[in-house]
Amino acid sequence: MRLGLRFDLNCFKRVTQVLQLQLGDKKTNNHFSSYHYTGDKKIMKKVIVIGGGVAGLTAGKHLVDSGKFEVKLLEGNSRVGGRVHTQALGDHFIENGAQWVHGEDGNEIFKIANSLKLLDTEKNNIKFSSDSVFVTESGKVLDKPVHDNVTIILGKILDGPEDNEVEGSVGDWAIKRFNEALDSYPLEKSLSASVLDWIHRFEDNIDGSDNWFQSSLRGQHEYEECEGNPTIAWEPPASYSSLLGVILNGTPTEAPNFQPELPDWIELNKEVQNIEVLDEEATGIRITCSDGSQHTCDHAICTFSLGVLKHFHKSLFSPQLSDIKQKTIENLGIGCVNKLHFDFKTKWWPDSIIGFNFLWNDTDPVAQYWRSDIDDETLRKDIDGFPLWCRNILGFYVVASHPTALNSWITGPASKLIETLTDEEVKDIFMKVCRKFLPNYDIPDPVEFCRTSWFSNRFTKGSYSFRQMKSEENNVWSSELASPILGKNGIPVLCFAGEATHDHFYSTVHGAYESGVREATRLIDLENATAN
Ligand SMILES: Cc1cc2nc3c(=O)[nH]c(=O)nc-3n(C[C@H](O)[C@H](O)[C@H](O)COP(=O)(O)OP(=O)(O)OC[C@H]3O[C@@H](n4cnc5c(N)ncnc54)[C@H](O)[C@@H]3O)c2cc1C
Repeated sequence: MRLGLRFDLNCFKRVTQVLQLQLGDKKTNNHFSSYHYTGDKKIMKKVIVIGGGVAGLTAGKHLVDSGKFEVKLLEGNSRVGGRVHTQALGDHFIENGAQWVHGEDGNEIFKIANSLKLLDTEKNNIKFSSDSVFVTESGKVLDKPVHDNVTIILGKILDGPEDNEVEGSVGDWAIKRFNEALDSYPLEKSLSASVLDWIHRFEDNIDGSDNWFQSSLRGQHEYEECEGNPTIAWEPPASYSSLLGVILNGTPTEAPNFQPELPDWIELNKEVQNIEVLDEEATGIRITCSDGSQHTCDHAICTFSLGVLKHFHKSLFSPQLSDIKQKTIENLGIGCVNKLHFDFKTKWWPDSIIGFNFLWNDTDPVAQYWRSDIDDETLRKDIDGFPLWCRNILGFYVVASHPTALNSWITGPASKLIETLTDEEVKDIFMKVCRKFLPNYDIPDPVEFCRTSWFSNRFTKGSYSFRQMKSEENNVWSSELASPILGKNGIPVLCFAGEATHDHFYSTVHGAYESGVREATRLIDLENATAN
């Protein structure tokens, strides 16, 4: 609540500043009347939104609905949705990207989806981590008292630090908290190393970091949880992609394409290569796409992922972004969380199981798979018949939307490495690991397999953003990424939205949504002010 208020006030403050600048300019410069005039005809200002993920679709739709702008959205891919990507698998579907609605109070996505009864709020109260069983390399399931101790310890880490503890990395703090918790909830020594290793992997999946020493505790503390169930699934046939249609035309998107009907202001396969902020002689923006087409506008809203910005910002923007913006892009973090889905002819796991968490033996000293500087050769090194990178596999989990599928998660350098392997290689090794941990089940080969490659995907170059220790050391945060580039006249010409620009809901769909609203509102308010 309190943070929500702060967000609104900041927005208001920014708009006021812009208005002051603009009114000052207005006395001397005629460029900034709210409309161009051709005789009696009022011509609306043009806004181009770049990227058709949740942030871009939301911004575009708000601008169109305001009736004040001529809007175009350029999406590089052949589909909209970005990191919201539902896909058919056999007779059902799976989510390649966003899966859950995280929380209820203050979550705009919950509000929208719940009002249309698209969510499974009744039965899916799964706690992804603690309701799954923990299994060791020898196939032993942890006994209930031990399991309970593990989940209590895990809960203490997931609760996060107190306000006065937020210094250093997530890893340093979590290890300290883990060791303190062991005093009251003891675990046998070798098991405790395996459990700590699993919690490390789990935390990296939540954060999207390579390892938890990379992740800033202060940055993580600034992330705000919405009260309520943190892992709400969509109720089939609704899926995360239903949201795309709801945003664009109020109607949930459906199978089999999971793509909404697109209005004519959205163009697909328009990969933006360069965004040029024109000088004062010709105020505005010129955008060049890879097909050679050029598009000019008065304002643009960029919704590139942080990964795309990291890889391409030098060639994307002319002139180059300011030093502070570049420093922010380079020092905020985005990792590589990949999901793999295995569809079996029939379900071979009991109804009571919602997932298997894999606990590797000898995690110390061999388990260095998470080191950011580890090379591929080391990651491929054989340890007891398995490449080292396997140790980064979190486990196998049931999929709410698919009765015969399991998914698996992997992050960090291992996750990037497997993107370079063939589907067959990856599937075989994951299945071999699964059979090793679950020797008591007769596990058939999957009939279908699919997996994500969020890092090699040139439209994402990563999964979701996090706050690195480097962000903290350089004191660069999302507010810097979110700040618009002003034209010579002080008007915002190039705006930035997307999950990574949100100061407390970063890495989420609701954060992306709010950032789209924020940037559309910035331009609408500006237009209203200049029109009056
Ligand atoms: C594996 C995974 C699991 C996740 N789980 C959850 C979850 O459970 N709950 C949750 O809330 N969030 C989750 N997220 C995060 C969530 O999906 C994102 O935060 C959100 O979808 C980001 O939306 P966005 O609009 O900011 O960015 P994007 O979705 O990345 O949109 C950017 C758009 O820009 C386009 N683009 C990129 N480059 C160009 C170019 N040069 N020219 C034109 N267009 C371009 C892209 O194709 C894309 O459509 C998950 C993400 C991943 C990857």
